[in-house]
Amino acid sequence: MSNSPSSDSISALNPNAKTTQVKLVLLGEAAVGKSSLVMRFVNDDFQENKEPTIGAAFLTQKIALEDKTIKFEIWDTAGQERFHSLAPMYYRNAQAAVVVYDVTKAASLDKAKSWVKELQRQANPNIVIALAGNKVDLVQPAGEGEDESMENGRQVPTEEAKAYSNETGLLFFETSAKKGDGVRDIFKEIAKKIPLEHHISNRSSTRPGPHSQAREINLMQQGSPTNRDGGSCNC
Ligand SMILES: Nc1nc2c(ncn2[C@@H]2O[C@H](COP(=O)(O)OP(=O)(O)OP(=O)(O)O)[C@@H](O)[C@H]2O)c(=O)[nH]1
Repeated sequence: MSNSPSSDSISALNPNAKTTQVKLVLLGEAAVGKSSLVMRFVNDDFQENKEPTIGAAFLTQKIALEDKTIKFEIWDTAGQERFHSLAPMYYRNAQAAVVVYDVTKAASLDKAKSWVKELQRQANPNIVIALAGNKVDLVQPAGEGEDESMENGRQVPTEEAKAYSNETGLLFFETSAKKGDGVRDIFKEIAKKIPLEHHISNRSSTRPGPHSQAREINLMQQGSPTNRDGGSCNC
């Protein structure tokens, strides 16, 4: 995967704005669309039938706000259960997390809730968490005058997930990585919530190496957190 930033983020960058590096982790059940959301945000691209992530992938992308530029250092984790125990390496020291579920799969919201609990127990206490209900493009809208329960394909009502997010202090979005709906909003709203005191433009990066803007970390084969080039992962 290449890592050319999407055009609006680059053209809007203010050279005088302070750059803040933010470590962000994506968590959620397998196949809910974590990698697809990242691919949409970083490359404005979508792939049908994407291969599952093995271990984790690392990508970066900048987003410009009026007064600051946020450089996201994104750890896209593998959702398969066999990788669960590796997650703390990725959410440790993370300033932000996007926990993803699939609006057409009720069980994926339960899994998302268990990730939120784990983050609230074990991650940085100031972590900004966003909940993203993905694959809204698969939902057929209800007919005129019908309520949301008549939507075809939806298993998680928007109001249920929104109420849970409000109770739990999460940002909430419904997204389609396929169409692009809501994807930039997640990162933009997270960027707004990152306090300025996190300004760390000269701080060493959390990424695994100088040329590693987009790479997959295969922990199963290496036995320890290393990247494909064999460099250490300081995640
Ligand atoms: N229709 C639709 N399909 C999607 C969307 N997002 C992802 N997909 C598809 O869902 C499948 C899984 O997507 P991934 O992005 O690999 O999911 P993941 O959560 O990263 O999966 P793991 O790597 O196994 O954890 C792929 O076939 C994607 O093309 C979406 O918004 N809409």
